Amino acid sequence: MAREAVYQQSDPEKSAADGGGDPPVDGEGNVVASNTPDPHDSSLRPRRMDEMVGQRDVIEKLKIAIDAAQGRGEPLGHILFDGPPGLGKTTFATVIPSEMGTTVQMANGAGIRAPKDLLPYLTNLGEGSVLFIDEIHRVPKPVEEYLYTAMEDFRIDIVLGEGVNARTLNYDLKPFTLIGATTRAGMLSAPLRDRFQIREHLGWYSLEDLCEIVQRNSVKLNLPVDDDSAEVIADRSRSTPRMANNRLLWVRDYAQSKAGGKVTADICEAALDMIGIDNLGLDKQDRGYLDTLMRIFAGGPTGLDAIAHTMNVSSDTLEDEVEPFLLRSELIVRSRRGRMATQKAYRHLKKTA
Ligand SMILES: Nc1ncnc2c1ncn2[C@@H]1O[C@H](COP(=O)(O)OP(=O)(O)OP(=O)(O)O)[C@@H](O)[C@H]1O
Ligand SMILES: [Mg+2]
Repeated sequence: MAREAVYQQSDPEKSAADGGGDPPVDGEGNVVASNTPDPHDSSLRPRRMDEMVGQRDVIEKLKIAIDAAQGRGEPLGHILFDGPPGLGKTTFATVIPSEMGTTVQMANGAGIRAPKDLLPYLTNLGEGSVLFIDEIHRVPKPVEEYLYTAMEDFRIDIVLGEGVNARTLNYDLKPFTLIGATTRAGMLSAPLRDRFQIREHLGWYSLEDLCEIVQRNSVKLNLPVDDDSAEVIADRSRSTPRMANNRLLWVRDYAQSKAGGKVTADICEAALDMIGIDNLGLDKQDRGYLDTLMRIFAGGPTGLDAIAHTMNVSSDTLEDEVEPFLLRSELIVRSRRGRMATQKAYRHLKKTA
């Protein structure tokens, strides 16, 4: 049976603040945790592949790859996960080493500013162990070049000195698996992308899968939740497990303080209404956007900047945080002439065009 993975995590922000210093290392040279993960997140995060819900095709392919690698006694091929936030990239990166019975070091692309920040991770690698680099698109080009030979030949070439005195030191690494995660696959350079043997895109979760996640997590939280309640939470979670977990945790607080700990569909609705989450999963800012577009700009088409100025928020916030879900929910459309509200948006806000 596979052992639990040993989690070794460094704090990317701290490393960055330190000028990208070395990750903290314990007496045996293992990179150790320097930040405390969110207790709720870690208690709800699946620890084994079988505990994961949805993403069945991805799980099936990974199981085959893990099985084959273990059969050959080789490390698993490098894996790249891409997809929007909260869909399970980090979760996959922690359950895979568990399944393989190996250790994992966690790094963040934002914390690796120079090759010297990457070296401790590479030299700490054990045979067949996993290096997880989150936000791998943020790794700068000079560091990326070290990854090429590390990934392909399990070797790094360090140049010492300068000019005519320069010498190259070849350092052999233990065969390992790199798992990369990114929300911006398009920002990865082709040479890096092509060095991942397995590439998986994580897509949105179905309502059924989200209900199952809510049900399973309610058991972990010791909070009985019936099917109708799970459906209300799933409905308002934007097809994203992380949101389903956050909504569930809020419902638990609300039920504890207002209903003696009992959860019903009505309690879930009241709890989520209270924090401004409606039945499509829109929050106050999303509805504010639609209201501005419909009321001030007669439903559009209008430019993003005009909406942003009127709402007094930055256009980046709207473009990155608000519009993707409104577009996905078919509440707005983007055309060359600007943003427009759809009939569905008018019906949802009970307004007439
Ligand atoms: N397939 C799944 N089954 C059950 N729970 C899941 C699944 N995927 C994700 N989760 C839950 O959602 C939470 C967020 O997932 P995770 O941290 O893996 O997302 P991510 O893709 O790494 O997001 P980010 O891009 O923001 O880093 C996890 O803590 C876990 O509890
Ligand atoms: Mg993550």
